[in-house]
Amino acid sequence: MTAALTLDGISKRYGDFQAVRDLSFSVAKGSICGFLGPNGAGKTSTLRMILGLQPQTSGTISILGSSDGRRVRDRIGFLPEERGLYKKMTPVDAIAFFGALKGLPMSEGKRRARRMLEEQGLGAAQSKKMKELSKGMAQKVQLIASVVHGPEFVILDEPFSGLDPMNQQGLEQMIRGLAADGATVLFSTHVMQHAERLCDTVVLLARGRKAFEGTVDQAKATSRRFLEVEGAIDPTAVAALPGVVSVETISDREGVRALKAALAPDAGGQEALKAAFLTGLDVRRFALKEPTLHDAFIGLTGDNPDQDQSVRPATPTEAAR
Ligand SMILES: Nc1ncnc2c1ncn2[C@@H]1O[C@H](COP(=O)(O)OP(=O)(O)OP(=O)(O)O)[C@@H](O)[C@H]1O
Repeated sequence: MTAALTLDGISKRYGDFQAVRDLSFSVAKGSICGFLGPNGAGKTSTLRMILGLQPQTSGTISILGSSDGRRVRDRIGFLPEERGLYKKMTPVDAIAFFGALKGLPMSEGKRRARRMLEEQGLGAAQSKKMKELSKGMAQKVQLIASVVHGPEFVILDEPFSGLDPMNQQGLEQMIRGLAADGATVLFSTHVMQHAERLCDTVVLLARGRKAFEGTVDQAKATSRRFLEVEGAIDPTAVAALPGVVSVETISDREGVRALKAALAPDAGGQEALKAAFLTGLDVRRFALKEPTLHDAFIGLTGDNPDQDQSVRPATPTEAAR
């Protein structure tokens, strides 16, 4: 594989706090890579180091053949986590302005902006002001602004946050389109479902450390298939079923429980179902489930991707304690 990006032993300290630890991974040219982890895991810090917006404490980075992202900035597109385009500009002017910052002539930027807005179903919004657009529309405009110059490498920080499912789908299509046109895409998210649908590879990050790098299928293969069982059943009775290695109680309403039972790698679930009926368990629902990327993340890191891991600076009173 030809790598468009390689990180080797990257660490980042903010004062006494180690936000990123000995992080190494590669992204193949032309692929879509998901950089996944809870809020505060160290994703934005890493993306900023890749872009050369802040220095690493140690380690080396190679992006598009350069050890400094700033030297290849015109070949990179970046959608930051904090968004905002000039409210009084029209989308066409805003997109062309961002293109011009990367060396694209204004007239060409406007031409491309009109075409790309049309392609994204935003033709009618072209002459409105940015402040008149919905959040979903504005986010699409901002993504277009970050890629209008035709970058080889696109870095998107939490591009799906704050979008409704419809707009999330539209954004997924845009990202697929960028890769289909030959760009390499690296995007961060704490929502595993997007990565599951989009990515060639994923890098899982928890508390500043890499927990996994590989394909989505490889990540899922680290986790077990499981059974969802519901009824007036004791968890110990489910734990005794053939093939079941552990049981977790998801909910318990006066003894009617929803249980999640992890299966041994070679267990199919049918044996457990048969045994459940033969022993007369009160099974009201029984389903065999494949692990999701979310399950794999929890299995690999012991952390829930939905939980914030940010370490906030101590308030003066906390610090005095
Ligand atoms: N400039 C800074 N000074 C001190 N601590 C920082 C700084 N920037 C980030 N941190 C801390 O480093 C940790 C990682 O933050 P980072 O923003 O990289 O995580 P993240 O995974 O991108 O999360 P989020 O999606 O919430 O931004 C957090 O605990 C954060 O509070």
